[in-house]
Amino acid sequence: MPVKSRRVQGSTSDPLSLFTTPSESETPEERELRLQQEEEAQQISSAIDEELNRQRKAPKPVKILLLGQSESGKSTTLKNFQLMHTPKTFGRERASWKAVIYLNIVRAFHLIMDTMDRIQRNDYWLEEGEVLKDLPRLTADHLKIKRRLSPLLHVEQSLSNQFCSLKEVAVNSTTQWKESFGRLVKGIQFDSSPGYQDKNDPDDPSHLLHACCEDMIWLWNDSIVREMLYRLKLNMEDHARYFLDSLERITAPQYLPTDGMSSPSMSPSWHLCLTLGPDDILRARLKTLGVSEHQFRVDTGAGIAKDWRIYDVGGHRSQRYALSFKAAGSDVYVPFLFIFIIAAWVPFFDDMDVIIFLAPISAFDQMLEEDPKLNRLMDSFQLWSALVSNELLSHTNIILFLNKFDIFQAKIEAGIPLVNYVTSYRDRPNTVESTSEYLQRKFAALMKSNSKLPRVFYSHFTTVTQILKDTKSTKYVLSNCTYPLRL
Ligand SMILES: Nc1nc2c(ncn2[C@@H]2O[C@H](COP(=O)(O)OP(=O)(O)OP(=O)(O)O)[C@@H](O)[C@H]2O)c(=O)[nH]1
Ligand SMILES: [Mg+2]
Repeated sequence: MPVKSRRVQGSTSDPLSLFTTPSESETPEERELRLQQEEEAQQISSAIDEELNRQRKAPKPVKILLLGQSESGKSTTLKNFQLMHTPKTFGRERASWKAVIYLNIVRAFHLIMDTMDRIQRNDYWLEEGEVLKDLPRLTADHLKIKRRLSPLLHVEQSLSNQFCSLKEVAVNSTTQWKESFGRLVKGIQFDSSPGYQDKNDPDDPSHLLHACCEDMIWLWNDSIVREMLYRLKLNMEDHARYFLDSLERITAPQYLPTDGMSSPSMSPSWHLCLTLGPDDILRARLKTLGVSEHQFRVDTGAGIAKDWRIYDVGGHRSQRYALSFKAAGSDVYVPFLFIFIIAAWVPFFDDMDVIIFLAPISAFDQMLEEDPKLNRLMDSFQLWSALVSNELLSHTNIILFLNKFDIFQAKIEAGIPLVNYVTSYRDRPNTVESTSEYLQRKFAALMKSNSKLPRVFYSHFTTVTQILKDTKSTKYVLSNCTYPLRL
């Protein structure tokens, strides 16, 4: 017989009491169940309160933003952070970079083959309209090999199609592209086992690259082709030169991209990956679309870990415009004056702790892809000036990376005169030391003259593709890039 519980009269003005007051006919079992449920609900509620309190008290994450023109090395810097702070995940995803590297290679050959076509048709003109004279002549062997390599263009198409419909291969997510390429290149797996080829799948581009290896090596090392590229100022440094110099290794059937940390002891078939060897992943080029956020838990010493959020932004002009539209809340094309573009970036990033601005100083003799009339170094000067002059960022720490120092050094040592591109350099000596210091001073002067408030100039010469070999400088800077916060 049910024991009647005493009904507690709820206030009619409190609608909640209608639901919380037990019914008069509640049985002891129902009562026990109710009390149990109430206790569980109470526990959940306390846990939520505790978590909210913990979050309120938890130290705020350190936010770091990477900025700079396209190909300045932002995503490569990010890869370095991943290598330092999440090496296991980075290692596991090595295989997925294989397709990107293949794409870098086939695109480089596409460029070489297009250039051969134009030489053959005699239609190569310099920017100023001057006809190039005495260009090297291609032989029947060149043409035969070029014909044999033409299937590479189809591979490029299918690799690009896997990504997106854009002509430019780009990413706006850290994982989606890896999965989409995984469907095409069978060697892509999300574990660290060595790459493999699916012998039964004729569409796997690994087969074609392997089959074309000898012809590719021949063409890339041919003196006439090299002269042609040199005369036409096609800087292969920016077109996968690193991979073209390692074609035999990269087109081998068991190839798996190296991350510079690979150890041969991990697997007997890792003989293709050298210990602290080539850093294929750091060299793989993938243009960034939009903005991506990456989280790291960083050990700051003495057992104290901090959360870092790193933001990687696409530096291509179209990406700078895209962000400025967003900032303006408009989808109508507005031809923002270049100098205001950075102002449009700012509302997204005014709460950053540190901004790392990358200026690829090696590009002093190159033009911007998006605007062939604008020198790339001048573009960096303009972006830098706009950044440091922005009032919303006047209290943000900005660190300047004078990046691609390895290429800069090679160019200066090869005798390319800085004064031809930076006329204010005048008759100073064209040595690596003098030219690099001059550029550093130039950036410092731009900061001084453009900043609304006095600010400290932090700057470093970096080669972000070589941090594993370059233990002293770039690696140290990246490990300590929050140092302005501690000063
Ligand atoms: N030799 C050399 N190559 C570098 C260096 N830094 C970056 N690179 C290479 O330059 C290319 C472009 O680097 P990314 O990091 O993709 O450039 P990004 O600034 O992210 O470019 P966007 O995504 O277009 O904005 C890649 O192939 C890198 O391997 C460097 O210090 N030295
Ligand atoms: Mg990028």
